[in-house]
Amino acid sequence: MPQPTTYALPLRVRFRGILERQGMVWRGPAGWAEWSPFLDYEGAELVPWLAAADEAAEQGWPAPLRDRVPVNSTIPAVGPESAHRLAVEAGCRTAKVKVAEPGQTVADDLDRVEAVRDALGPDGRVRVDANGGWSVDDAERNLRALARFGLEYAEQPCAGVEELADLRRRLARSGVDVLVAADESIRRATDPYRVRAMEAADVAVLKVQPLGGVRACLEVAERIGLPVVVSSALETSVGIRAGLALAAALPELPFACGLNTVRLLADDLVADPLVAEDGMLPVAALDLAPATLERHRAPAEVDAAWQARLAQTRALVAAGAGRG
Ligand SMILES: O=C(O)CCC(=O)c1ccccc1C(=O)O
Ligand SMILES: [Mg+2]
Repeated sequence: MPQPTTYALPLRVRFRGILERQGMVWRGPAGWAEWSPFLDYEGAELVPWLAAADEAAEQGWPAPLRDRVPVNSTIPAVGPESAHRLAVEAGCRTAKVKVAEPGQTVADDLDRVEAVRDALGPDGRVRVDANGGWSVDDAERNLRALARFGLEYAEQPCAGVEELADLRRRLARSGVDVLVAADESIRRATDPYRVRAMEAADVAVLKVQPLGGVRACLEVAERIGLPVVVSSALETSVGIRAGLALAAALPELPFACGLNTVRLLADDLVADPLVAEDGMLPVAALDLAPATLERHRAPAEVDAAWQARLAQTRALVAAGAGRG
């Protein structure tokens, strides 16, 4: 296998509590692969992320059914003026707005969502993502208030599957018309199908790296019995390309995909970054220039940590961890 290169790229604004994205990329017979588990993932949790990278490098992906994919803008937990500007600049008809940021209040969320609704106009679609930050009581109250801006769905409003199920029953009972999407309850769960069995969500968010690759996601999509939306794990264009392969291979694609996140990075590894124009990303070959990769090569001590992390994860795979 060619030697993986570690990259380090600053973010434009804090996202998911981080200001710099790190990961590894390498080229295999089938193409470029990205392996970029967040630093709070560890042990056997890293195995599916590696399976996704090996699929990209060694195998490639199933044939695409479409040559472009509709995407949403992703609006971090910034103030309303910045949120408005980011939503306009992205040029997408769908926006996903981060809410429930630690240290902020529901008033911040209302201001941000209102600004994004204002930016998109009444025909735009606005979804929110709380990353599990609300209790069931908070979620019921906050979604009732946010619903007046018209929400496409609320992603992971509460942390647990039971909580999501409870929230869905309460929203239905009190006539709050907001769909619930599950993200962490699928990508960090031992059993992604519990969401369906518990009737905990209306929509399933699928991410290629944490779910173990494009084929693994296609299987989840087929078996989960819910409409799916493809989303990124904040990768460079190398990882985003795998998300596009999934979105392009899905028989049904009812929602814009959360794959326009290269915008959140200050730079990228490819000559022609996968940033949407008119709300669409093309499903096309990547052009990764060695010079651009060189420019974002991580410092030696960061690289050493990632090489060790990769070796540990390969050892886990060899020992049979993370199966099934
Ligand atoms: O779905 C999107 O719009 C973009 C992807 C995104 O929000 C995300 C990116 C990295 C880590 C977590 C998340 C998340 O959906 O919670
Ligand atoms: Mg999410």
